Amino acid sequence: MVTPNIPKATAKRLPIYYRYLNILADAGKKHVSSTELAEAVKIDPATIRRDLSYFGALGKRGYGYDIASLQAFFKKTLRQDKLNNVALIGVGNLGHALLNYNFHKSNNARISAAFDIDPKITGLIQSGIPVYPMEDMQEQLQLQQIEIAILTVPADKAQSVTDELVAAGIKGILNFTPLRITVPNDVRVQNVDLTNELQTLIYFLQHFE
Ligand SMILES: NC(=O)c1ccc[n+]([C@@H]2O[C@H](COP(=O)([O-])OP(=O)(O)OC[C@H]3O[C@@H](n4cnc5c(N)ncnc54)[C@H](O)[C@@H]3O)[C@@H](O)[C@H]2O)c1
Repeated sequence: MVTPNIPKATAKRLPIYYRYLNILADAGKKHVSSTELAEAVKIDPATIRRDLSYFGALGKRGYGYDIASLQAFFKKTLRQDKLNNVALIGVGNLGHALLNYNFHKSNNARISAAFDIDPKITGLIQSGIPVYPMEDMQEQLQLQQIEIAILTVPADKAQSVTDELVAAGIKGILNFTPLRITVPNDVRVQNVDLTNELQTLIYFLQHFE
């Protein structure tokens, strides 16, 4: 089980480990060392050992980690054993692209409902996903047991839509807007900002030539 106080950086690496463990299992491998895992996922072995030790997974010297039991453990921890329906709010340029992509490579998450205020889009099916008016949001989130929302509305609408999502019972928000939204303590926000990422890359290119 994920304890609430594992570092965020560790939590972010778990899906990377899980993806590679699946590749190894498909190739018929039974165990893997932290060094082998490190080379494949480009994370140093000490970090991998520390990350896995948070969950009580301790490799055996000369044997490494048992792939099947690690896989089973990650499957539960990352809720891969359960399909997570996700909502998307704001079906504009970015929203459309995400609906079209719809996390095909993930077997535990998919966008199952989209919402917008624009009557030109609501009522339509976009990339196989129904687009509902905002008035239907609360009802659909409950019907489809949706706890996670992707936020792709204009920045000046981000906080008011967040408040609506929180009131409707959403527990996690993947925030693509540039606004740092405010939520209660029991709601998690993950910010995605491509501009920041690009600027960081430009910085590294300049300073580490
Ligand atoms: N994180 C990133 O890297 C990244 C990249 C591109 C855009 N963005 C951000 O994503 C957001 C969307 O960008 P875009 O280019 O798709 O914008 P867009 O204008 O094309 O789309 C916004 C959509 O939100 C809808 N909308 C407006 N108010 C709403 C409300 N109150 N409730 C529900 N829907 C509402 C609009 O009708 C529209 O369909 C912006 O905040 C933008 O800054 C982030």
